[in-house]
Amino acid sequence: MTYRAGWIHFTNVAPILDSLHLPPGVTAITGVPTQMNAALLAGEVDIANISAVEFIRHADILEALPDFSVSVLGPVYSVNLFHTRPLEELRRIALTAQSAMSVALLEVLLRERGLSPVLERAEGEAEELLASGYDGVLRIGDSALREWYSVVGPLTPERTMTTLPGGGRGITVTDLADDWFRLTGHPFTFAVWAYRKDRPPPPELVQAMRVARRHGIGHLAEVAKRHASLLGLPERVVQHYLWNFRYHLEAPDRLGLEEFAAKAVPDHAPLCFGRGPGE
Ligand SMILES: C=C(O[C@@H]1C=C(C(=O)O)C=C[C@H]1O)C(=O)O
Repeated sequence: MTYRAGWIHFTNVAPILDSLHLPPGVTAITGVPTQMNAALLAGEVDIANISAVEFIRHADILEALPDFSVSVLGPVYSVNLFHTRPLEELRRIALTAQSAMSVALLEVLLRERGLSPVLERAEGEAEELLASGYDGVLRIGDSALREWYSVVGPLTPERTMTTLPGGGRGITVTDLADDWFRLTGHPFTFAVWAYRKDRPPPPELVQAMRVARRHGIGHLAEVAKRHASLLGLPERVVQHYLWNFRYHLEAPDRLGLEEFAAKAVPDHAPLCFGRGPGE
């Protein structure tokens, strides 16, 4: 029987997925996070990298690979709240319909500050939405990375990825993963590779993913070069963007994930992870 995979195809998974050779009998489709979340829960795919909050919400039926994640410690650069007033004064925030995890993170970060602006789903570029009456716009993925760079860039020999300003052209950019780090001191896990407990992936697929990740991280400069040209961004930006990710769901990432789960879905079932290599 065929085993069906669903991949969120954002650039941040390129170091894992670009050189993945699917074993015989495995097929794959791609989409944005909310599409993959829905496809997994509807049984249209058997495994997918999904928004970690959906894994937490459905921890009774889902399990995750124990050593795969899209996590960061500090800034992520591609999950951004673009805003024209201080956070405390925001009244109306547009949320991208592509995201579940970043929306849940924004809700936690607002709640921690005692803030309750109106949150609405609205699609479009940050600057357009800000011009149309929203004072905050949440964007994720490749377009959010591009929009961030267009607001805070360009890099120069003196202005590096870590010393770029926090805004420009009257827009402040709040990096939600960095805000989480400042709040908790933990990494933030955006995605895990989840599957229904009764449909675990064939070991050959997991092995192929581990091989592909080793290859991708080992050839990160090439991956970054290819994607910089696809994204229309400087190679230096994409290189930094990619080497900044934590792809192995290590102990600090799990601590961050557990802390997020306790804040966002306090009544969740225990999180289950499958067996790692050599376990
Ligand atoms: C870091 C990112 O993480 C993604 C964001 C997700 C979400 O907001 O639901 C889901 C999966 C992640 O791959 C990003 O989109 O830039």
